[in-house]
Amino acid sequence: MRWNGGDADHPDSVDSADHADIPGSGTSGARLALDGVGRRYGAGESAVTALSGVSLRVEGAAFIVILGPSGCGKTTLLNLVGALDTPTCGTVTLDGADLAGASRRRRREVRRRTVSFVFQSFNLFPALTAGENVRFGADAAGRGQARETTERLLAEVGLGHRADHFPHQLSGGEQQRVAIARALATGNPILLADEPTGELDFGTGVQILALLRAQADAGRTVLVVTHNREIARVADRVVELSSGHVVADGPPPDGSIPVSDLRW
Ligand SMILES: Nc1ncnc2c1ncn2[C@@H]1O[C@H](COP(=O)(O)OP(=O)(O)OP(=O)(O)O)[C@@H](O)[C@H]1O
Repeated sequence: MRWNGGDADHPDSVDSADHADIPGSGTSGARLALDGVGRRYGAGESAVTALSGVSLRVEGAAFIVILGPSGCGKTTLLNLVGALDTPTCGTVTLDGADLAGASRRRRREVRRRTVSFVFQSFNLFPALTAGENVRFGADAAGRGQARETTERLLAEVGLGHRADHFPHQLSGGEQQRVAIARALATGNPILLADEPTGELDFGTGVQILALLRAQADAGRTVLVVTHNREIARVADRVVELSSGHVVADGPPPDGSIPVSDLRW
């Protein structure tokens, strides 16, 4: 699902023809493939193997939870999918584009057109208002129609009336809703969220999950990292990691429930 089209008047406006080979241009959801992926940090005796032999496929829109205990490699996996990092071995492809062997410039372009990020600690720009934070997402991706997109998305996350407020004037849950709106403003088909409810109380966390779930239902590929097994129950698919290996991949092992039935 595309959130906005081109805008010839926008200075960063991108002609889609220039980006025909960039993943995410004109797709609904994403086609992602990891084959035999490993990631080691450091060398010699102090080397750490964060991921080993990870293979998985994602086709189109879905709400996918990457589940596992602290240190099992969840963030490392998200960084590889998000073209922030490259594997030590194996291949990562996004809509057919090889990320493992890509130059930094190529990965930057893939990030710009394909993925957006939501973090545990919100990571809003403190000196920018909620509206400016959201607009930053639209501008960074060069999607055009930034003002309209910002207004629409802030309203969609229930914060249309707080556009001029700074992050320190918002609650944690409100800040995370702004962060999600900023991610959506990119118009990119993949949304990557690293422990997005980690700093929120239960009720607020449920609101955020409902918002993320709705993005998958609207056609995005949403990957949420968590150590919380209950959260995994609202996913379409759960990829469980243990010590850098995929140990399960399928429907929620403890059974599926709607977001409204969550308890943790
Ligand atoms: N830059 C790095 N240098 C060395 N080791 C690293 C680096 N980044 C991560 N690691 C190690 O790789 C392993 C996996 O880390 P990762 O952050 O991916 O796990 P995680 O499952 O996301 O953990 P958490 O839930 O605590 O955030 C851990 O043992 C970690 O210490």
